[in-house]
Amino acid sequence: MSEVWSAAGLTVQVAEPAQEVYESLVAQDAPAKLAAKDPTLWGPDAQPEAAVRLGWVDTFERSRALIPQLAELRDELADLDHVVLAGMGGSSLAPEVITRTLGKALTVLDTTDPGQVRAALGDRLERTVVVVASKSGSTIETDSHRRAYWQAFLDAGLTPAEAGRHFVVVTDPGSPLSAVAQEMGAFVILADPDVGGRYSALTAFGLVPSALAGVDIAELIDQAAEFAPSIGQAEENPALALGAALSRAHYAALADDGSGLTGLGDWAEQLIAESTGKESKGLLPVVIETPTSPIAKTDHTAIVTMGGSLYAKTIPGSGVQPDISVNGPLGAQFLCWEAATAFAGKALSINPFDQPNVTESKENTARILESGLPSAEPDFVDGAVIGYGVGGSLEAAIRLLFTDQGYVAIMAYLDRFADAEIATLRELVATESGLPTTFGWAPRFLHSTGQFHKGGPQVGAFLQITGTPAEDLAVPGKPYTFGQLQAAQAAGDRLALASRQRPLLHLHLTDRNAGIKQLLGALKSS
Ligand SMILES: O=P(O)(O)OC[C@H]1O[C@H](O)[C@H](O)[C@@H](O)[C@@H]1O
Repeated sequence: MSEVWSAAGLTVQVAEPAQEVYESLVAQDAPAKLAAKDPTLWGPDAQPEAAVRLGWVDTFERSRALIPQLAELRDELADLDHVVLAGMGGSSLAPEVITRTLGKALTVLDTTDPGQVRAALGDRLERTVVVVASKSGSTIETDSHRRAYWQAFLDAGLTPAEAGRHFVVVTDPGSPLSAVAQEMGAFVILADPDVGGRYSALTAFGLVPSALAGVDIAELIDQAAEFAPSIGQAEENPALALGAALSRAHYAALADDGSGLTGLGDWAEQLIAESTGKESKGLLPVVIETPTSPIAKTDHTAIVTMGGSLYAKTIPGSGVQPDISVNGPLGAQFLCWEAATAFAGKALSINPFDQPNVTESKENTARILESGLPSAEPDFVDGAVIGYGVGGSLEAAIRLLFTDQGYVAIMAYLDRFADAEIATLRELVATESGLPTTFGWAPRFLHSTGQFHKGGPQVGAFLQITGTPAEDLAVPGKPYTFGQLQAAQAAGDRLALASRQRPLLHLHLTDRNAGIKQLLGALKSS
């Protein structure tokens, strides 16, 4: 018998409710403590971080001040109607879902692929405003994008003063980026420092790029404000029911139910994977396009639909029976998932506000950029595919991924648009292995499931795909190119994963088109 929890037009339905977890969280006063932003809720180890990370509980109220400011900025920049957002993870995933859901155009740049960056730089430059968004102000990808755009504007004949007008910087007060932004003459909007990246949907990080793209942000804020009182309640608390149910799952297939909240799964993926995937615990989100995808049919996977039209275990005739459904307006969805994740963190006894293993790959990357790529002998060369660390042939290498338990993660350091076909590999791998299978474009996934891979339960099998770019691109003012940065990120993450002794297959495509076809062909015939 499923149960339903509703507040402010948002409904959570759970087919098999986690009643005992819900009751235990209520007994520990978790809803009231969360609503009161009490940092002791997650225990003494988490307390120092929680003390500066709970602003999201009511940040949307402070965000109202942005409404007139952003309307003014939009008028001032009316001639710049191509909005590019340079930001990683929590600094870009929310605006991506907001603008896609509300039908506004936003170019999100969260890649180091030279071809993809080059294509963005070549698109309507004279009409482009670049939102450079970084909480820490030190993220290497975002800094590289800022440099590339700055140089592109100068190369197009703009003076530095003219170029500065094409940048809007969103960052925390006092970050290195805030100082650089002053020098550039960019518009600077300081964000709420008491909110972590993945909880920042309703702060300046989510709202500035969305408003510049034409979204009515007041509506989102109202939706969150209306939902907010429910997170502190012991009864009729949708976020608590969702958090309790999530804390019991090992894998959650997050499916867009087709009702129009496009991309919410990618946003929730980062929130859940980075917040729970640590200390060998956590829940791996597997983002799928539709609830009927074969990828959702693997064992131990809870099917979670998000949107507004599907209800758990009650869909006549569609063949889809979600275990959990979350239906409601986007502003309320953001707050509900954030609170649910914080409750799940409590139930799992982890700190939902840190990401202890993300830095590992980043530090490896920084070292490799200084000292060069570690040399490795290929195990095989087969047409356009070079295989490393995997034995005799492409077919044998692929079989390595089919373990008898756990999950498979495919990580593509390629161009999300030009090399899009590689994503079809996931369905083949999931069908062949019967395992929950994720697909992540790099470096985007490093800021999301990347934490889970290294910090969560060590049961993953990893397929890393890299490819020689057709043409590289310099990172202005740095001794490396985008291609070298991309390769260093791949190598850095490989080192971090290899130390976990899990199956790790690295395939490098010397010709991307030919290599993708070959790889798909090998899987189809395996
Ligand atoms: O906003 P930034 O400081 O640039 O951070 C962007 C991303 O970087 C890191 O990878 C964190 O793990 C993410 O949680 C964060 O969203």
